[in-house]
Amino acid sequence: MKPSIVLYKKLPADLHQRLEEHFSIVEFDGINEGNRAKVFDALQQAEGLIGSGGAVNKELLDHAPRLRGVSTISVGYDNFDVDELTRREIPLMHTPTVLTDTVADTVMALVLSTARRVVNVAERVKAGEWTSNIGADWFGVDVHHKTIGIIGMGRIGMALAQRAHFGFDMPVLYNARSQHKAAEERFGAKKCELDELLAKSDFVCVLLPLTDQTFHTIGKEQLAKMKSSAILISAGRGPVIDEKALIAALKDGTIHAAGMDVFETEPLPKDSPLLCLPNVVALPHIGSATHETRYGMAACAVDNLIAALTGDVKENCVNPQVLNK
Ligand SMILES: NC(=O)C1=CN([C@@H]2O[C@H](COP(=O)(O)OP(=O)(O)OC[C@H]3O[C@@H](n4cnc5c(N)ncnc54)[C@H](OP(=O)(O)O)[C@@H]3O)[C@@H](O)[C@H]2O)C=CC1
Ligand SMILES: O=CC(=O)O
Repeated sequence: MKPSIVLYKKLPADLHQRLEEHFSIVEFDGINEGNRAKVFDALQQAEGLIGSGGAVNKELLDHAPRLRGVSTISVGYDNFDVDELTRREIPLMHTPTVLTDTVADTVMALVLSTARRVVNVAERVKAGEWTSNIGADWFGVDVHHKTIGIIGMGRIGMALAQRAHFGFDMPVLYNARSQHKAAEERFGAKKCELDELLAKSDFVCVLLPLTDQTFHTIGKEQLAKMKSSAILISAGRGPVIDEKALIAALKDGTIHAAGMDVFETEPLPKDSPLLCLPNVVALPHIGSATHETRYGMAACAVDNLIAALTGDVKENCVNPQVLNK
């Protein structure tokens, strides 16, 4: 008999079939209040779990006594209780690398669209405001040659530095826990303390994972250290930025603008003050959302689950200490 798995995200047909060759699938459209009881019921028999979004916590794991492998269709895994998975010796698999370039492209799009006011200006054209030669009230600011500060010089930070350095001739500053020699050698990046990066950067790009240590890394105090002409880009996880403090800073001119792909609450509530600010570009968490990359992530996650349940994990494991036990 094939092992049973719970799939909680729709997959392309060929990837679904690939999973079916190995496993008996019980499928759900996400895990939510409406289907939680049914998911918990299916988890009683499940040896594998694959999908994205929603909390995979102790309560859920308590309903999954036979679970041997979990695969998320994402690189971020802040919604998983990794300690609990590790305690149960269950490998958690994720999808790094396959999405790196696409997310870096999205960050660069936010840099350009905030600096050149692409969204704001395009809306004015659609509203019929382009009636004569444009004046300074349509102008933006340059991106090329400006200093970019990257907070979180991991895979995506490196890909962003590459674009900024080679594409736009931008000096690169970065902050991370460790030194990234490759970034220094290839992109002339300079490691600095957070305060120095905030004070010197024209674009501050936050690409940190969400952890207990990174929660509200950017708050009132940090925003006050930025240049009043600076633009903040948030594309790691929403709660890394104190959104209330950011809204105040955008309103009172502490900083110039913000480009955001991630928010403290997602989907962004309709009454969020961010939606009324002309100096904000807000995207619906589309960092990796291209057809090619979303397919690549799903394929990677399927391969990851097969590897975890057949004991053949070579890469992409968040808690490798549980392997070969
Ligand atoms: N908007 C979107 O759609 C997407 C968002 N993401 C988010 O981006 C995050 C980063 O992805 P990726 O680049 O692949 O991850 P990496 O693990 O490669 O990079 C993370 C970086 O953050 C740094 N970091 C972690 N904790 C701290 C800390 N406490 N203080 C300072 N620096 C810290 C790491 O530092 P060090 O190098 O020193 O370890 C590393 O440089 C993901 O975790 C996810 O949350 C990812 C994909 C899409
Ligand atoms: O936010 C997306 C991810 O892959 O993490």
